[in-house]
Amino acid sequence: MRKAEKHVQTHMGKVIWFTGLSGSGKSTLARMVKEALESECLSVTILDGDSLRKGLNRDLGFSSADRAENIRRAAEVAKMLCETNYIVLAAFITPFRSLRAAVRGLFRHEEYAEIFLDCPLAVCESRDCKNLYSRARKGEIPEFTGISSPFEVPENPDFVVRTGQVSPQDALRQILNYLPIRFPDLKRHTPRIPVSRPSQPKVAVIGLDCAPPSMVFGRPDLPVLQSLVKHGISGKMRSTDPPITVPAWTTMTTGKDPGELGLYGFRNRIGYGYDSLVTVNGSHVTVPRVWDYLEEAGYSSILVGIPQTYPPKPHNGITVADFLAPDGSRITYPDEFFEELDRLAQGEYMIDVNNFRVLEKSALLKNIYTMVERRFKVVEHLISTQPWNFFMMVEIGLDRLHHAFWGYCAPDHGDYVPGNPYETVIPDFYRFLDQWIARLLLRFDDETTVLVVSDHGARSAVGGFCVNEWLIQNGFLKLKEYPSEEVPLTPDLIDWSQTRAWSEGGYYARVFMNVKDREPYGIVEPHEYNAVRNELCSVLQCCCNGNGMNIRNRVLKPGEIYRDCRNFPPDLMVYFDDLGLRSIGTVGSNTLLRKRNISGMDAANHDFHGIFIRTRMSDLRNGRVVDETVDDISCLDVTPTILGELGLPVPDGVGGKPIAFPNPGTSNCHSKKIPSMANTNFRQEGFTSEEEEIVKKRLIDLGYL
Ligand SMILES: Nc1ncnc2c1ncn2[C@@H]1O[C@H](COP(=O)(O)OS(=O)(=O)O)[C@@H](OP(=O)(O)O)[C@H]1O
Ligand SMILES: Nc1ncnc2c1ncn2[C@@H]1O[C@H](COP(=O)(O)OP(=O)(O)O)[C@@H](O)[C@H]1O
Repeated sequence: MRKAEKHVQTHMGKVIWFTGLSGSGKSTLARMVKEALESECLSVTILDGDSLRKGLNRDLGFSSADRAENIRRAAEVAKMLCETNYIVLAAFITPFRSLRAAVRGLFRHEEYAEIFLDCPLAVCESRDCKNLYSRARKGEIPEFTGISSPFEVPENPDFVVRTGQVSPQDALRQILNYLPIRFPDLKRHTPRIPVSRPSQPKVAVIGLDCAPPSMVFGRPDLPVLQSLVKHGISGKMRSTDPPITVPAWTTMTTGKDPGELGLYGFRNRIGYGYDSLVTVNGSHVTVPRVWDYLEEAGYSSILVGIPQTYPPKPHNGITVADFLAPDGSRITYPDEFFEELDRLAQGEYMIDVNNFRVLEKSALLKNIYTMVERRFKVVEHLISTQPWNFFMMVEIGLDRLHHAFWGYCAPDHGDYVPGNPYETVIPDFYRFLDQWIARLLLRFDDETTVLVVSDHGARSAVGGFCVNEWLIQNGFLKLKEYPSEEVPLTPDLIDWSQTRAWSEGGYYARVFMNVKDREPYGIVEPHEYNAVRNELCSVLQCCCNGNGMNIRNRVLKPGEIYRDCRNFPPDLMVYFDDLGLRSIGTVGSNTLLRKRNISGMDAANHDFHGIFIRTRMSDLRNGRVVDETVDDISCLDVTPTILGELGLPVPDGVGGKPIAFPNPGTSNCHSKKIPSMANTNFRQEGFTSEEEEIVKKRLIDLGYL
């Protein structure tokens, strides 16, 4: 038995390859990691470019060929040491992708990790520990990496540490937290650095997608949420225009309105073509998120299920991305954490409920519970075992539940039948969430401020208004041929030479005008644009529903409600019956008012207000009653509130205000630099066309489109 155990344990060889500019911290961190692992009795050795070049590789210089030979020899030595069970910490600039690929190719996946020490050249140069950069600038050292020889940024490192932004101790902590995730057999051997200094403030945001104030406030059967209200400040929170998931959560996590973000819906126009709507993902958010500001200040984050975090980006912490990811995609950062998800969830981790419209109701309900429970289990594990200053989760299950079951539970809905078997599923589900929130609170220390927020509310929807039918009837939209059955409006159906406007459906309408020199076959002359738009606006505000009655609608011009209008805003946005009616984009039904559309319609529409609760754990634990209601909270206020609670200033350009009453002055403001767009390194990489179809189908299924 002892022998067998010994055999299993002896297979510990690993190669951890640090790549980065001279001065990025390779040698420093290799030394620190070595010391930490040796304290756990592991055999660790360092191979460092600087020292190998004094011995084994002293015949080599810095031409591309010499660097390749240098790395080849180093990697072969690393391999031999790895085979004899050493943990090898290799510190080489390794400036070319081809070199890194060759090294990786020598090892098995389970024994090799490449760690990129991402440090801006300017920072390395300012450190200039060995006085090499200044000499290289003077031309005294030829082919110097970063100055006169390239450093190709690693495209797929296993892990990234921003060593220009964090201290060596924090960088070490990140690496020691990462190693057991990447190499599970190191788990028992990796020392833990204390998670955070005891005096460090923390913020935990629990996001409940679609929770309306009426379902949360004043409900004695939700004791945990009520105690957060009693010991904190709260109020209804105005959502974004439009009040839907994508812009609302992104506004909350950036302090920018949808116009400034250039994100107007789940599917966003990326040009003025007729078929230019793409499903947005995290790469379309091109401004810093609140955790980017926090990372700049040295804080770490755990992010779970937050809309627009797919594809997950490297950061100081852990991400489990949101439901807007193609099925089966790897949704975590670090990538290896994906392997852990199902185990921690105690079942398959679900980003969303599939077959929303197809599943029989009790099966759907069961799926929603399973999904939410699994997510909370992962969250519970992460917040208890990982370091964090900022934790945020968004639970989408509540939104799904509302859309599927609202008509069974809301007495004001036309479909409601008293005593039906699903009558209490929504309030029951809030009690289930309340209990989970209690479990999370147990894990927060007294330095933590808890926010419970929702992106929008929910209300009964009695049906939908066929916006494109209305545009046809009122002479704005002309089809080549009127379809014989109800079909989605696609560009090929439209006679563009006689069309002035068309619309997208969903929870609200986005109306686009066909403008000359803007759209491919535009006919509205630019000088007529305002007149036509005003005409459309005024007739849409109060339009006949086809049954001889007028409905009052809210019609918005993007330029009047946003601080900026980036990218391609719709020309108008319309809330039919102030969101009492959804917007149906299909054509062919020959009616204006519909109870159902072709995807079968849900009984709930979104509403303008979600919830905001902010409670300090110390107040909750000490029983200090705060119980303040604030009236004018908006989604924009969430980012400033988080920054304020963590003692950071609100960067220029971030809207909203910290919701901090009654202790606005208690936070300890450091003066921290705000990250520029340059170092957030955003690349827009939307979904592939295949992924786009998968995600689009899911959105149609869920009623967003
Ligand atoms: N021309 C030029 N370019 C880059 N680096 C130079 C050069 N000349 C000398 N040095 C010193 O050599 C160290 C880098 O050696 P490496 O073996 O890591 O380089 S490489 O991976 O082969 O590119 C590097 O050490 P680190 O600062 O630890 O990276 C420098 O101190
Ligand atoms: N987060 C960090 N990680 C590693 N080193 C850092 C960090 N922040 C500052 N430093 C400093 O940067 C320098 C890095 O030098 P060194 O480890 O020799 O880099 P390299 O081996 O990449 O040339 C050291 O003086 C170290 O104290």
